[in-house]
Amino acid sequence: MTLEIATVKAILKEHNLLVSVDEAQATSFSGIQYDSRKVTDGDMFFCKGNFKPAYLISAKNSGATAYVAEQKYDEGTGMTAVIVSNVTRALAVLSAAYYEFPQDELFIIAITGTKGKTSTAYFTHSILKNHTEGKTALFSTIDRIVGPEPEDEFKSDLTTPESLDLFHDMRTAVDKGMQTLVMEVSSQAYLRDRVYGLKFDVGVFLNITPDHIGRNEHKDFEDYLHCKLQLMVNSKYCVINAETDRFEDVYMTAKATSQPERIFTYAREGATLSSDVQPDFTFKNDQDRLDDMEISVQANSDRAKALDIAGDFKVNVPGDYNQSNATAALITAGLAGAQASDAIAPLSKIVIPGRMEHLDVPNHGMVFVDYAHNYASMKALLHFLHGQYPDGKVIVVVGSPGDKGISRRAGFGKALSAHADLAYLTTDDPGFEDPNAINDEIEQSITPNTVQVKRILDRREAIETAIKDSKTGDVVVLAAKGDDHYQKIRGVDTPWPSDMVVANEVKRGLE
Ligand SMILES: CC(=O)N[C@H]1[C@@H](OP(=O)(O)OP(=O)(O)OC[C@H]2O[C@@H](n3ccc(=O)[nH]c3=O)[C@H](O)[C@@H]2O)O[C@H](CO)[C@@H](O)[C@@H]1O[C@H](C)C(=O)N[C@@H](C)C(=O)N[C@H](CCC(=O)O)C(=O)O
Ligand SMILES: Nc1ncnc2c1ncn2[C@@H]1O[C@H](COP(=O)(O)OP(=O)(O)OP(=O)(O)O)[C@@H](O)[C@H]1O
Repeated sequence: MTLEIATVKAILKEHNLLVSVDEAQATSFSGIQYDSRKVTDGDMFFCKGNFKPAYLISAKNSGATAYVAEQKYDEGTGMTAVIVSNVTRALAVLSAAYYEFPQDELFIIAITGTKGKTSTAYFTHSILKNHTEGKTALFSTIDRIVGPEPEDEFKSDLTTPESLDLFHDMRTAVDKGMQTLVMEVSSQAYLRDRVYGLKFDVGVFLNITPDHIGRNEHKDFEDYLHCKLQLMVNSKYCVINAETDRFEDVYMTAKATSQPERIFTYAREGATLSSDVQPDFTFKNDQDRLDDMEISVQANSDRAKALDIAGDFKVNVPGDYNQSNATAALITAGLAGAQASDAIAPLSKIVIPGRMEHLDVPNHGMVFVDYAHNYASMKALLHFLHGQYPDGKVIVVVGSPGDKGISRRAGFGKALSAHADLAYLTTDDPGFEDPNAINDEIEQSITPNTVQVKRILDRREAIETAIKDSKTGDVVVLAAKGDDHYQKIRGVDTPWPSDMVVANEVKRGLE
C-alpha cells in the first residue's frame, strides 16, 4: 500500500484540515507511523500527543521522508512537511485512505457505555460469529480477533485502538474474510479522534455514570457525556438502554441524525423510566441465580417484532446487569441479521475472561474474579453477590489505580460501606502514585463501623489471606483487575499472572 502526496492533499482539504505542504523530496509514501521506533524507509511520520522533537530526528534517521504535524519543526528539515490544523484527525483520515477504506467492506457495530462494553461486545460477537459462520471480528478491551485462526487473536492495549491501528486491523480482518466487526468505542476514542470520520452501522449506548474524569481523561462529566454521545451522531441505527441516566440527551442526540424508526430502545419490564418513549424491547427474568440465569426478551413495537430476535435465553454469565447487556446484544445482533435461534447456543455457553469468573474452593468461600472498577459496577456486583450468599460474609480484595479515575476511590469506599463485610485494600496499577496513599483515600470514604478494613499491599498475599481466612458460605471478590496480566508500576507493565491464576494457586496450596 502507498499514499501519494496528491491524495494526502485532497483528503486533508476535503476534511478541512490542510494548512500547508512543503514538498521536499518524496511524493509517495510506503508506510505511515506515529511511533518513531516503528518507522522504516519511505514512511510518513505523524507528530502527535506528548510528542518530542527528538522523535522526529529518530524517524528521519530511520528513513521517514515526510512528517505531518500542527507546526513546522527544524528537526524535519529536508523532509516533506504537511502542516495540519488537527494532527489526530489527519492521522484518522489518512490511515483510512492508506488502508483503502476497510470500513466500507464491514458491517460495523460499535458499543459504548460506562459499564458493560466488553461484556456486550462478547455477547454480540458470540451470536454473530454463529450467524456469520465465523466471519465476525471483535475489537475489545481484552483482545482483538481479526480472523478465523488462533493466531488471528491477540491481546489489546487500549479499549479502542489508535486510528492507525484500528484501520490496520480492519484491513487485516477484511483480507481474512471477516464481514462483520463488533467493537468497543470508549469516550477517550472520541476525545482523541481515534474513530474520527467513521460511520457505524449500529451504535449501542448502554449507560453513563461518572467515571474517567481527571488528568489525561475528561475535564468533567459533561465532556465525558458529550464524547459518548458522538457515537449516536455517527451511527445509522441506534440501540439505547431506556434505563440509562441522561436518557433524554441520548435519545435526542440519536434523533438528530437517525430517523426514529432506526432507534431501538430497551428496558427491564416494569422499570420506572425517565421518559415517555415506550421501549421497543423489554426483558425480564424469573431466575436470578448464579447457576441458572435466564432472560425472556419481548418485542413490543412492530419494528422490534420484525427483527425476529425475541425469545427465552439462558445466559452463562451471571449478574443482573448482564441481563441488560445480553438484551442489548440480542437487539444489535438482530439488526445485523441474526435470529433468536442463532443466539440460544452461544449465550448459554459464553465465558468472558475476568468477568464474573468463579472458583469453588472447598471449605472456604466461593471466589469471584470481576472487573468491577467504579462505584456503579462495584455496587451492582456486591449487591448481586450478597443476594446469592445471604448467610455468608462478603469479602472484597480491591485497590484503585494511580494517575487516573480518581473518583473511583471514593466510589469504592461508598460501595464497600454499603455492601461488604470485610475489605482487603491492596495494590492495583499504582502508576506513579503510592498505593498506600491511594488506599488512604479509599479508606477515608468508608463510613466508620460499616465494614472491617485490612490493608495488605502485596496483591498476592492479600488474595491468599482473603481466601484462606474465608469460610464456606462466604464470597471472596477479587475486584477491579479482571483478566489483567500486568500491574502498571512507575511506567512499567510489570507481569502479573492474573487474579484467577493466583486464586487457583492458593486453592491448590489448600488441597
Ligand atoms: C491519554 C491518552 O489517551 N493517551 C494516548 C495517546 O497518547 P499520546 O498521543 O500522548 O502518546 P504518547 O504515548 O504520550 O507519546 C507521544 C507520541 O510520541 C510517539 N513516540 C513515543 C516514544 C518514542 O520513542 N517515539 C515516538 O514517536 C508515540 O508513539 C506517540 O505518538 O495515544 C497513545 C497511542 O498512540 C495511547 O497509548 C495513549 O493512551 C494512554 C496509554 C492511556 O492510558 N489511555 C487511556 C486513558 C485510554 O485511552 N483509555 C480508554 C478506555 C477508557 C474506558 O475504559 O472506557 C481506551 O480506549 O483504551
Ligand atoms: N450494564 C452494567 N451495569 C453496571 N455494571 C456492569 C454492567 N455490565 C458490567 N458491569 C460490571 O462492570 C465490570 C466491567 O464490565 P465490562 O468489562 O463489560 O465493562 P466495560 O464497559 O468494558 O468496562 P471498562 O470501560 O472499564 O473496560 C463487570 O465486571 C461488572 O462488574
